[in-house]
Amino acid sequence: MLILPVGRRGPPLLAGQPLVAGLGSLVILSDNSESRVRSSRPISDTVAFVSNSRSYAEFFIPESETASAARARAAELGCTPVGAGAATALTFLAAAVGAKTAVEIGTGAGVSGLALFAGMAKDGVLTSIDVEAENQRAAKQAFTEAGIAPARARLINGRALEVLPRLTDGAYDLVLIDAAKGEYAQYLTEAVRLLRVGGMLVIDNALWHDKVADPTQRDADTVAVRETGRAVREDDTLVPVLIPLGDGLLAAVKTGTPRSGDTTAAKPS
Ligand SMILES: C[S@@+](CC[C@H](N)C(=O)[O-])C[C@H]1O[C@@H](n2cnc3c(N)ncnc32)[C@H](O)[C@@H]1O
Repeated sequence: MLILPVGRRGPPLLAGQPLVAGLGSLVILSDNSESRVRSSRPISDTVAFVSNSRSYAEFFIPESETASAARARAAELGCTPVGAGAATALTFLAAAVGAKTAVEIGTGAGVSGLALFAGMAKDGVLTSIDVEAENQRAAKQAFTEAGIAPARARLINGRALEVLPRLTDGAYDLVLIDAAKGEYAQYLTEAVRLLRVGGMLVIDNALWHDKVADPTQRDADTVAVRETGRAVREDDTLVPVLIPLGDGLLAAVKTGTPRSGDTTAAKPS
């Protein structure tokens, strides 16, 4: 993630550098080519005004040097990792469910994998899928640098929708979705199948470049992410929360049975 204080010109600051005081800060939600700030596009397409509190929350837990190095490799490879705040949340969620088994759809260069390992059980195994072998090589390097035993990272190279059906029902404590946005609905179906009751579903880019919240944004990826969020919200066997860190992290616990009690707040008309 890159940060530009309002009105600043010149090269972007690195994540975690101090921000210039003012009305707010501009946070670039990702650094891929699609969302990079370009003078020809309205700035609201690619960045969001956020309060000082949101910046503070984003970098509340400092990132490790290993994660920063993985983030730099991700930038070289052109794949966008989870933001620093989302990585912190991933560690928290993995620890909260005592994850011993996790599936990651979209390995990238290993930033999210490092965050998951940091919260998982010491002998936990991460099964991570990516169609790009080069990205997975970078992830493997990151895991090695973090001292993670090779047997704990099961990296599967392939298309997610071809690999996921081969994984066992109800065998996983946590599933992270972070690959092709247009396939999010199908990933959701697979993720719910893979999770044990009490397991944690996590979907990155749930706010997708500040566009999900804007109903006038109707491009295919935005619609796919918005519809996936709606499906999670309306599934009464899931207990969801939308965490506004990074590009938005939608988390949900799989209860397995329809919830009882006052669930109206979770079901807007
Ligand atoms: C946003 S990046 C993942 C970043 C990673 N989760 C992290 O935070 O470090 C998305 C990744 O999904 C992979 N990908 C895209 N489409 C895919 C597909 N259909 N099947 C498997 N992987 C895919 C890309 O190669 C890329 O590495």
